[in-house]
Amino acid sequence: MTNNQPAPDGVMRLINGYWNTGVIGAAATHAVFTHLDNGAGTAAEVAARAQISERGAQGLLDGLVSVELVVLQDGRYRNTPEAAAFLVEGKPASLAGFAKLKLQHTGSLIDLPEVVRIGGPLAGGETEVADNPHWEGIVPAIAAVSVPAADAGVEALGIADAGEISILDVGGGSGIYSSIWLKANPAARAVQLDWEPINAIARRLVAEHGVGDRFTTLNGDFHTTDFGTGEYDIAVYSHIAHQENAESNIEVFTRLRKALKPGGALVVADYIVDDDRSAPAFPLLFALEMLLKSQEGGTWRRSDYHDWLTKAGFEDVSFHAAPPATMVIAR
Ligand SMILES: C[S@@+](CC[C@H](N)C(=O)[O-])C[C@H]1O[C@@H](n2cnc3c(N)ncnc32)[C@H](O)[C@@H]1O
Repeated sequence: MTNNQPAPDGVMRLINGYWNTGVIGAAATHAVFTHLDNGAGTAAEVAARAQISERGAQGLLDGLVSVELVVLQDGRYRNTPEAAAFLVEGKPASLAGFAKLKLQHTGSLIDLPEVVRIGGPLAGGETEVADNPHWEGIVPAIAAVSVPAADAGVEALGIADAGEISILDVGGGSGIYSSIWLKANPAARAVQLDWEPINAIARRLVAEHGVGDRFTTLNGDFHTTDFGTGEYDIAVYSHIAHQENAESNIEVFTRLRKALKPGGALVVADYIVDDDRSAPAFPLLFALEMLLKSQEGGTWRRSDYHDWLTKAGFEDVSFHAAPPATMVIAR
């Protein structure tokens, strides 16, 4: 082999990428990051606290060192700053639940070659079913993924100083936007439209943030529920547009514009790709998740959002980074 020939290491690492999901999901399932955060530092100590085998604990710790989420120093293991910030349980931005959820999803990848061939989900694999129980597991686990966008919204919309505003969150899921925004502004009120079992979860989670008295819910399908006219200062449509097609997004944006007071803002957060579909990395991969799970969903381009929001009557459309998502504010 000459020096100009590529080495197989990178491709090998990618082919074995499912082990990243495996080791992180298994470690999160046994709260390994939390035990390390609380002072466990050896395989024996992690095994005792997590009530797992010492051989298993050693395997997880080796794997976590390999994926660079744990470091070994002077014979003791500890979380990297990244793992401490995002994988320890109980922190608002903790992705531990998301890691467990993603491990459960790996089995469905076996269908991907056939899904790609036929251009959509296998029978029964789609999520566009009214009141799909699929959401009950997903919604609490993905709440942390929306924290950066909700935090960015506080700043971008000046929520803390906005006074007695009213907020509508369509498909609000865990109610994470309401939790963060009602905390930031004690005079604000929020309404969430979602399926009844999801709203029950949201009411519990929002109450845990101490702002449940200003949070109400509407049960129903957002395709058919009237959003009202001129009622809200802010409307939110977060991680929904990727499950809908162009016509549906334009139709919902049009009704949301009507529901806003003059000067009100629509916030759309989603995995958005560049116009030439060359980046960013995660939204490009997420398009395959939509192929696997939805009939017509996808990751849409910035220009799609701009076009749809303009067709819906919005005049000022701006894009804001909220990794791993992008937040669009339309007025
Ligand atoms: C991916 S989650 C997003 C949750 C939340 N907006 C966030 O960003 O964290 C999608 C949410 O939309 C809700 N949903 C999906 N289709 C719906 C529909 N047709 N009517 C009402 N809610 C719907 C689901 O129940 C779920 O709570």
